[in-house]
Amino acid sequence: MTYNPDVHRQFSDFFENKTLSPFLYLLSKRFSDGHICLDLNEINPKELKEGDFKNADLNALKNVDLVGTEEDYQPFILWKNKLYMQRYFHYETTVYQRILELIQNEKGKQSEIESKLKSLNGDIATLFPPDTLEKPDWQMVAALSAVFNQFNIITGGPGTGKTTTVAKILVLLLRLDSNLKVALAAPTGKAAARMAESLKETAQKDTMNINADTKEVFKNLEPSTIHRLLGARPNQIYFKHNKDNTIPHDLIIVDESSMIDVALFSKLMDAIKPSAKVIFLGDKDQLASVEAGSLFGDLCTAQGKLNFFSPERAQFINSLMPDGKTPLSEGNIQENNHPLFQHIIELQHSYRFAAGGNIGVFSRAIIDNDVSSIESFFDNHAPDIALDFDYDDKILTTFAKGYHDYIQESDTKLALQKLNQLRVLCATREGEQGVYKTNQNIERYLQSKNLISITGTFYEHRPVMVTGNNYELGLFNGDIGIVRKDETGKLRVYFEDADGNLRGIQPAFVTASETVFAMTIHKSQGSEFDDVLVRLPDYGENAILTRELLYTAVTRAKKNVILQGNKEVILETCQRRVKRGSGIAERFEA
Ligand SMILES: Nc1ncnc2c1ncn2[C@@H]1O[C@H](COP(=O)(O)OP(=O)(O)OP(=O)(O)O)[C@@H](O)[C@H]1O
Repeated sequence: MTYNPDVHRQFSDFFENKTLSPFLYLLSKRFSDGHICLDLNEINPKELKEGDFKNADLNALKNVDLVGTEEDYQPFILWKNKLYMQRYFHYETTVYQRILELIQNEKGKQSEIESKLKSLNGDIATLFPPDTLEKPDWQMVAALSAVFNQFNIITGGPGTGKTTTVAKILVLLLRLDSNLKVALAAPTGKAAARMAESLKETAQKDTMNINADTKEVFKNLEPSTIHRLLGARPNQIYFKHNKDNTIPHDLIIVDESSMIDVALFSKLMDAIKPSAKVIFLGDKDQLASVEAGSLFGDLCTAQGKLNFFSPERAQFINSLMPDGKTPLSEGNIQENNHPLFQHIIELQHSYRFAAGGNIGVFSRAIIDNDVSSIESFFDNHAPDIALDFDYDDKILTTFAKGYHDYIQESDTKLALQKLNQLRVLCATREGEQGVYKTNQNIERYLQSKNLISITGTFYEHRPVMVTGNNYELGLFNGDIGIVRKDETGKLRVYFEDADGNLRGIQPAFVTASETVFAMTIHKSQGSEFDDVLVRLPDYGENAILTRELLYTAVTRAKKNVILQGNKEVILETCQRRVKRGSGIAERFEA
């Protein structure tokens, strides 16, 4: 067989089956774009007319020995006109079945839960005081739903109060069971630590009005990555916790769920005990995981419009709604048999951006591809959103002045905090506006100011991002450190661990890492900065440029965004959507 440098061709050729080959080629391509399966209904015939692929025959596919149906254990599974690799079909099946099992376990407990919630009337009134919102307080609705449901999704844009809602859910659940065993997890250690920190801060607020015992529970909450919660072990591919040895916690709260790929989603769902409650938090509009799958987003859209309730549930929620809040109305009522009905709540009001903030308005315009709203930012200079269509070098150097602060900060812990207040986010790695070039330009600028001296790969003050997991060193993909001298003058890369302690590691051990004045938008998922400079390439027609990508970049900023990109590229980016093949929504339709 002749060697073909195209990995997708290598994969398809490996099975030496002429009927299967064209479809495996496409499956491999889709998979590397994050799809779980190849949707045979969505094949563009042009895709198949390459080289030897002229004779692809869709009808013959089901007769190939290597292709089985959902009952079989063949390398490939054909299900509802979707072609899967066996393992990925199994992951998707597990996610579906475990969600369904949790939802089925809820049956028959409604009136018992209603009585419990009625007994918490006073707490509910304190936690959800009257407001001036014109819509129902979806935070309150999400909290009550989480008392009813074992499976929950709470989705919302930045600052819509996902963490605040979870804090209030915890208060209610702890009132009902003070021994509740709670786990906090996220795909990255940073995101998990941020959620725990934010929950602890929320618990301190007087408006929460919680007693000393509950405060103590909040204080002792320990964040962990999903991998650690599952019991990842060095050099082993299987987790300690699985269907036969479930995670012991009664309540599992998972943040940044849009970043969870299908394999991890399935392993997590498999390891949740049948009596436990799980709450997935995230933003359905954000970029999906780097690996295959966009399950969180797919689940959020599986039943159509969100925030609808049965007449009985709506009436019950309204009965607990304190005066001065907008009740659920006719417009929120529906009869629906979809298994996910009433299990997914979308928080719609951004508290962070409400007060005249443009980041919220701009990011909404991007995700809705609202061209006139996007264009209104082209003409008006909003204080917190600046657009540069000409890729002015001065904008990059002015932004890079923000990096002076961390370099001049002698306290390494404070320096790390200052470094993480700003970031350049690039859509691509390569090219004039890509990560590599941007990092080089910033280094050149800082060197010209004598703030850094590039003496080698690990020069003093170099900001470093880890790009792979190293369990022995306790370093994980996405961890950020700074190169500094230790007391003996030797260079070390300093990281802050989960307990806030600094650790200096010899540069030679931090092999999988890169400079991080600029990072890709993909890598920035789960992080937030005060100020962000977003750089789109100056040419369009790039499949990576999607509205989800730009939305994710813009919503990383808490205070200010500068966007560099020409008008055509910005508009074209907002037109393109991320589309990932998966069958999860169809499974729930059965
Ligand atoms: N009901 C509310 N009333 C007043 N302020 C609120 C309310 N809910 C949230 N906030 C405030 O809005 C801000 C964002 O809330 P929170 O951190 O809970 O949102 P989030 O959705 O978790 O944000 P992130 O985008 O960081 O995930 C916080 O300052 C919080 O105190």
